Amino acid sequence: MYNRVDNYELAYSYSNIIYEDPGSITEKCHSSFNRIEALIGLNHDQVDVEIHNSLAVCKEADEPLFSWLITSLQMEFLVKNKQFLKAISIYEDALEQSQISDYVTVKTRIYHQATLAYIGIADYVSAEKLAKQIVKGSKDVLLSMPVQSSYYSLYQISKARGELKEALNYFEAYSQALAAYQNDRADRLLAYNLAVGQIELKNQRIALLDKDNEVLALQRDLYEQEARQNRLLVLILAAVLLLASVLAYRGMTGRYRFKKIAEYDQLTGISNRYHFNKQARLALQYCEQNAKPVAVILFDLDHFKQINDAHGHAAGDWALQAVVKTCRNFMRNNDVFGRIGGEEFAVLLPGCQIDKAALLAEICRDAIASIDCSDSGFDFVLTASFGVSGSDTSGHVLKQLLGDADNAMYQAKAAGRNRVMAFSN
Ligand SMILES: Nc1nc2c(ncn2[C@@H]2O[C@H](COP(=O)(O)OP(=O)(O)OP(=O)(O)O)[C@@H](O)[C@H]2O)c(=O)[nH]1
Repeated sequence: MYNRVDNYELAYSYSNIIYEDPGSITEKCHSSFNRIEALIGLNHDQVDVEIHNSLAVCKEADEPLFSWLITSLQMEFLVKNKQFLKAISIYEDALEQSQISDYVTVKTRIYHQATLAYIGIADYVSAEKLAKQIVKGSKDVLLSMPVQSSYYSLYQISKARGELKEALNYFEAYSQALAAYQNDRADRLLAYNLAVGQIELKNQRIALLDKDNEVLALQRDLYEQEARQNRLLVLILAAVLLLASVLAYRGMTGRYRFKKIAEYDQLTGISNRYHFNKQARLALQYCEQNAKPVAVILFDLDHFKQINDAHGHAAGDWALQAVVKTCRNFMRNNDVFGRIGGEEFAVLLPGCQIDKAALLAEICRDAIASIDCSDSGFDFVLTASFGVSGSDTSGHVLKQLLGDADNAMYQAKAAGRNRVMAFSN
């Protein structure tokens, strides 16, 4: 097709692809015809070698039609290069092959080139004979190149002989054949250009689709980037939230720890003097407002200094912890228990009369005296002296209640320790 519209470069490039990598030897032979035609069109300097190779290929493929077609191209190449005798020699060889009559197109092509070769050597008789055969045998193929070329050859021959009337007739026939040939060629060119235009349109559509795809890919990249950024943002927010929670937690636990240190005795875990006073005042206020009795127990370990001195400070600490642990067992939830001195403890009992408080003190005293101190690693006995006061005699004032309980405890110490004394007026 590309050869028909003189686009020899494209014709060569496509036919060469098949020629170099054919599916079969037959395919190689067929492609070689178009390839040679393109090479002649391109004035390639190795055409004769290529023709020789292609003829060998078609012979091997047993393709006589294509062998003859290539032979006609070989003649065309020779005539083009004014090697008329060589072209005539090929024609004469061809005549000897009876097979050639089977292929009208091939025969016309070969006769046509032979006509041109004869004109080239001014053998008008032979040229005329052949040209007339072409014209006669190709009445219905006015369009073909050999036909219009043959009419032109006949015109030239008649003119050279001075047969002007005949020359005019041939020229008219030539003009007619040429017009038909050119119309056909114009149709082919139009079809070709239409095809090229359609291909161009398709390519433009493909390019547009490619552009669309590019835009879509860009959009996708953008969405992905956005998604990545959102994920990052969520991660950062989560991290900030986590950090804030950790800081808040640490702040809370810090405050709680600080509060605990400030309000509780680190050794025994019960309220320190400051917190005991605060809690006790609140409880007293409640009891006074609700006309409820209240009692206070104050107790102090006996000869505690001796324990420290004899067994060391660690043994003394153990004893303090053991006493608190033991006494705690006998206290209610709303009793206020605190360590108000080194080895001195106080309990405020809301809603409790002094006699019941004295009873509880007795229970604690007995329990302290029963502590097995060997767990400390030393052998000693713990006792404590208790003083008890009540709101009936001391009122709902903490200072008074503690003072009166202290007096009673002093009496217990004075009376020989390890005992309970209740304050009375
Ligand atoms: N191991 C220890 N000892 C303490 C602590 N706080 C105070 N002490 C000791 O408690 C002892 C109190 O001694 P004293 O006031 O003489 O009283 P005591 O030896 O118990 O004698 P009486 O009260 O008269 O029976 C001192 O030796 C203090 O060092 C403490 O937290 N741990």
